[in-house]
Formats: sequence, structure tokens, C-alpha cells
Amino acid sequence: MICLDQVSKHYPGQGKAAVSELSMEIGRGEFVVLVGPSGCGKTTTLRMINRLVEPTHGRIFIEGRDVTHTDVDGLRRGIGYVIQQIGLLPHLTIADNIALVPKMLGMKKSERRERARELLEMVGLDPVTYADRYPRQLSGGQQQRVGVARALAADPPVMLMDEPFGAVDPIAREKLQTEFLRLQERIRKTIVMVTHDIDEALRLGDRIAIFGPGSRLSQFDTPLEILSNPADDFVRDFVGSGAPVRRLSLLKVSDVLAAAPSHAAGAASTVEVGADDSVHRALELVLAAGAEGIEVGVPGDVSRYLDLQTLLTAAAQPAKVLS
Ligand SMILES: Nc1ncnc2c1ncn2[C@@H]1O[C@H](COP(=O)(O)OP(=O)(O)OP(=O)(O)O)[C@@H](O)[C@H]1O
Repeated sequence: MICLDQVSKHYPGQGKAAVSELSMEIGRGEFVVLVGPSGCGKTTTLRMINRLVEPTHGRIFIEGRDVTHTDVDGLRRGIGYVIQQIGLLPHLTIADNIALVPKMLGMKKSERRERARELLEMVGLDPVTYADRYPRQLSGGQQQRVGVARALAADPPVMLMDEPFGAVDPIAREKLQTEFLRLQERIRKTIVMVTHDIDEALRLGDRIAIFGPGSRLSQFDTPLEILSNPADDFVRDFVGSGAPVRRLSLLKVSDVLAAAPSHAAGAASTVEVGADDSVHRALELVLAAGAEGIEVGVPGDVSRYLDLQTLLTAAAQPAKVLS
């Protein structure tokens, strides 16, 4: 869906390139998160995709089309953009803020109103309550949701997000992340997001691009693979301590079931867990209940039993063994 081919950006007057010969391919419907230390070129990379920053060298393709030199307005219509300072217009109602792009595209007033209502519902805000309010009457987290709704207004296939949840407090942030993941399951946009927060990246990304010093792409892989097999010391340090525990949230019970010997559920004291639950969740339930293991329902078969030790041992294996 998006292909960066040897893309570089050299800002005038700067000694070093902000981004240097970067190549990446991003699949349709994929959620890719760019992380890395400050100044490594994440925002520059993101903004080159919608050409808010013009690349100095290299080419960018969207759906196979070279967009490096095409009409910028046309390009941006197909790309939603969400930033931390969402920039809602203070004198327009929430509905009118959301309907700005549809208005520019010539959509009729009644249709725009309907679209704004639909989008407000989509991002978890009741249209009856919020459509006619003004931005200052909303909390930071609510404004951020409106920012997402606005970016989705023209139903673009691609969304670029720069620290979209950066300005909200940690609790609201986690809630927004969870809601956004649910939304993405439904809408399956191709998303590229920048964040400083490795936990956010691990939680949201289908794949994570970890930029190292000098805008080098140190690793571009799934969260599980990054935690299990970091490419080098830089990635290991960047991900920080606690990788094994973080993996537990990403591993599913079904992964362990596929890799470890299990038995038909029997007499031992167990808690029931779904195959799609994370190992983290399974362990939480076992510990809370003081049980000896878990029982997992298998469609068309007897339930399987895994004891606590098997669960822990399997979860500690590198991802490759499990997959
Ligand atoms: N408009 C500009 N003019 C000159 N230099 C710039 C400009 N924008 C960014 N830079 C420089 O390019 C490099 C990469 O900046 P960029 O904002 O892409 O990094 P980043 O990884 O997003 O950083 P942060 O995490 O701090 O937001 C930095 O050294 C920065 O100072």
C-alpha cells in the first residue's frame, strides 16, 4: 500500500540528512508504528508520505503509484492526518469541524451532518450530546477523538498519525488506545503512526519500525519478534527491561497450546480461558483463583488442560519456537 524507496531528506542548512536512504514497505490494512529516540527522523518520514515535507531523494509509492511528484491536493485527499495538537477550529461546532473535508469535497449539508454523526458514534462520542458543542467544551481526550473522526471523514485508505495520544493523561490514553484498536479492527485502514512510547508501539502496531541514531532503520518487525529476537543491542536497550513480561501480553493461549504438550482437562483445579486470550490474562486468572492450570475450550474437541509450569515455560520460548 505504501512503499518508500531509498527516501532521503536533507533540510537546507543542516549538516546531516534527517532521513537517509530509507526503504520500507507497508501492506494494505497494516498498522505500522515508527519509534526511536528524539531527532531520529520519525516525523520527517511520516510527513514525507503526504508530502508536507518534500523528499530530497528517492521515491514514494501509494497503491503502486509514484506520488513523489504528483498533485499534492489529490494525494492528501486520500490520506487522513492526525496530530497531537489536533487544531480543531474553535469557532466551529464539533460536527462542522468533522465535516470540513466533506464540505470541501462538495458533499451536501444534510449528508455532511449525517456523516459527522456516524463518525462521532464511531469514535465513541454520542452525537446528540457532542455534535453541536464547541471544541473548548470537550476534554483533551474527547478532542483527540474528534481529531480521529475528522481524519476519517473522507474515508481515506491511509491514515498518518503523529503522537495522536501524546497530550492526554496516561489513563485516558490507554482507553483511547483500546478504543482505537477496536475501531481499526472494523475499518482496517493502512496506518502509519509516530510515537515516543515503546509500550504504545508494542500495544498498537502490527509491525514496529525502530529507528536508531542517524535515522537508521534498526528493526522493522512484529512486536512479538522485536521482544523475542531484538536485532541488536540498540533495539534491546530501546525496548528496555521487562521484555519477557511484555511478551506475555502479546502471546495468545492458542500459541502455547500449539507448541506445548497439553492434556485433556481432568481433575486438577482450573480456570477457563479462551484460546484468544493473552497468556498474561490467563496467568492473571490462574493466580487470582489459586488454580493449578487453565482449561481451554477447543471447538469440536475436548477441552485442553495446561498446567501453570507448562504455560510459563512455553511463554519463555523465543517466538520462532512457538510459531
Ligand atoms: N524544518 C526543519 N528544518 C531543519 N531541520 C529540521 C526540520 N525539521 C526537522 N529537522 C531536523 O531533522 C531531524 C529529524 O527531525 P524529526 O522531527 O523528523 O525527528 P523525530 O524523530 O520526529 O523527533 P522527535 O521525536 O523529537 O519529534 C532533527 O535533527 C531535526 O532537528
